[in-house]
Amino acid sequence: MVCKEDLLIEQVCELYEQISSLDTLKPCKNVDTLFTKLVLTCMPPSSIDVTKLSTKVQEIRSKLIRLSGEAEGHLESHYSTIIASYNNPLNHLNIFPYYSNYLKLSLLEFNILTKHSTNVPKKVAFIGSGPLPLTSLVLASNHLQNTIFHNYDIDPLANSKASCLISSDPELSKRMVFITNDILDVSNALKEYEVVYLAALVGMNVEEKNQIIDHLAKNMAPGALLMLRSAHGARAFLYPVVDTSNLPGFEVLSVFHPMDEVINSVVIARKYPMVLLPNKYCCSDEVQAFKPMINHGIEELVVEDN
Ligand SMILES: C[S@@+](CC[C@H](N)C(=O)[O-])C[C@H]1O[C@@H](n2cnc3c(N)ncnc32)[C@H](O)[C@@H]1O
Repeated sequence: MVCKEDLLIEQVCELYEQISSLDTLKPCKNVDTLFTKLVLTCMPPSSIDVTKLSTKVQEIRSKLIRLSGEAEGHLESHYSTIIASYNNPLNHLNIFPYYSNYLKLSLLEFNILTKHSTNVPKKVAFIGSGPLPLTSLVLASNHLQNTIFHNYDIDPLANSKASCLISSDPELSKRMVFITNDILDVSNALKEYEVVYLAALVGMNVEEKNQIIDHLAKNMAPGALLMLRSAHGARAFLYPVVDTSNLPGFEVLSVFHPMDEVINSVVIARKYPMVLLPNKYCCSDEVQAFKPMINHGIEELVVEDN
């Protein structure tokens, strides 16, 4: 008897065969139909553990994540152009088919954020904002109306499309900044942000994701919050998974797996603070006693004069 998980894997592999044979991943009836089927196949709660898949299915999964990410980029770019063609584009964001998902995801992330931080952040970084920066837009408009958002994207075209959308709103234009850079090339600036969001599609596999998270751990301000997007169960066929048991430099505060049409799981973590030591420890054995903490993320022992 074929178990539920085997049937799911069979369906995903079949959809992968069709998607990988497409001539283009740009929005059209065929592409939309196949990706809708893939999302509907992977959305229902599932006990599948993608780390236990066969090598062959693991390879299919990593290719499928890349294809889905590419298609998502085309979809966001396509709708960014359409929405920007209106006189007041920001009143037409709901033309984007997944706009309501972003409203829900942004509200979910905002509620998780406010649960772990009482103060309103002055400056937030969104890494991987794309041509349709809906998360920053929804946060800036609905939840954090005095916060400045620095939107980082490696793709200059994504940023020029995003800026074009925002330019119609003078107030938002002052608070939404678009910076073209690979986040791995941004270091000191990362210390400015009380909150850093990392898009699901920045870091498309475990190695890339860990490299970026390590980079953020080295450069974010002590005590700053990191909002990560991950995936759980069969949704891990669509997005990379963040390994919350291995986030050196961060304390994982909570992990939330939505069960509705919001696909991404949300992970919030805090950059370990510095440990301030009075200078009387500076040359004594006591500092050695603190050293093991460095291996657990307490990475800086700052010796301070009394
Ligand atoms: C298409 S958007 C999709 C955002 C989506 N809503 C999410 O949560 O992932 C992802 C963006 O990440 C950008 N990106 C990928 N790697 C990056 C990196 N290392 N630094 C900055 N931006 C990156 C891509 O250019 C792309 O525009």
